[in-house]
Amino acid sequence: MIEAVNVSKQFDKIKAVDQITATIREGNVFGLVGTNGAGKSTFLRMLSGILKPDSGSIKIDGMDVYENIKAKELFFYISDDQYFFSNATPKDLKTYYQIAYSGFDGGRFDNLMKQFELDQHRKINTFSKGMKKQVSIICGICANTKYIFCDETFDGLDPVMRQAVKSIFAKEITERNMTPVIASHNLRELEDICDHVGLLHKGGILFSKDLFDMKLSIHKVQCVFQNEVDINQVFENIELLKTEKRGSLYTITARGTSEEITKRIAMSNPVFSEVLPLTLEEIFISETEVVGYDIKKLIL
Ligand SMILES: Nc1ncnc2c1ncn2[C@@H]1O[C@H](COP(=O)(O)OP(=O)(O)OP(=O)(O)O)[C@@H](O)[C@H]1O
Repeated sequence: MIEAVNVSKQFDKIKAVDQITATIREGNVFGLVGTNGAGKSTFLRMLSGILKPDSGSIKIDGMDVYENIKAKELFFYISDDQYFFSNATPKDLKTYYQIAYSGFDGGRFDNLMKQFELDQHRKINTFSKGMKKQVSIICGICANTKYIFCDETFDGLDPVMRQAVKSIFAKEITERNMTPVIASHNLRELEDICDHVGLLHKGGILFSKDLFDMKLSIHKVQCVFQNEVDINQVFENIELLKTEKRGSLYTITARGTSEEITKRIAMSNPVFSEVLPLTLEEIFISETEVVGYDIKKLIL
């Protein structure tokens, strides 16, 4: 488990990360979403022990991470800016990581390089941006670490490659409980892979929830009633996040399970009613509107 408690980091007058508290559980995929400059990379660099927090603590499996080799053996960090030793080939990287990570799987590395059609003997600085990302991802997978930290890792991959990488991640998560922390400025990118998403804004966490719980506990309802109704009475004891009425059709975003909402509407004998799940994007719009933010201006 990774535990960050009240972590802050400031660069001169800029508060890059401001009092972040987050728990990342094993086997979960933790997504960190936010605008440019929200503090995602700074947070990941502190998780990786590259930067020391000004205050607060970060513990990986109970160990402080900064300047702690034992803790650093537990994760692989794929940075947003790709850095490779000059003139290095993927084969050189393999040799390097085999020394750094005792569990590095050289055979798997060879197979994945073949599968991704990357030449192990070519200099990495002659690869395209997307190819460099692929090399880093393959190294990260083959390092066989418990955690993998990905900073905008899916950016720069074409859609086919993105899907291929996502399915490799899914396999690692099911087969060996790998725990990825993925930073992205694109919520849609995270929707089909993350279990938990934290929304970062100006260095702070605005919102952090399990997607499964979120999807179960918030719904969109469309309904029509024969006569005029008091909609607050119809949905008594159910929190309504948004209510719209066009003609006789109500479109409502409500907090509650599908069963709770359906039961409440049925009591008012609707002419028509339908309870639908929300997309992650819609959930984020509703939840951030409640706390006074227009997320469409932030990340969509
Ligand atoms: N080394 C540094 N020196 C000075 N300021 C920095 C440094 N690193 C980050 N910052 C500042 O901290 C803030 C957060 O930056 P960070 O790179 O963490 O954001 P981000 O959410 O990863 O953004 P992006 O999506 O653009 O990568 C920004 O205002 C940035 O200018």
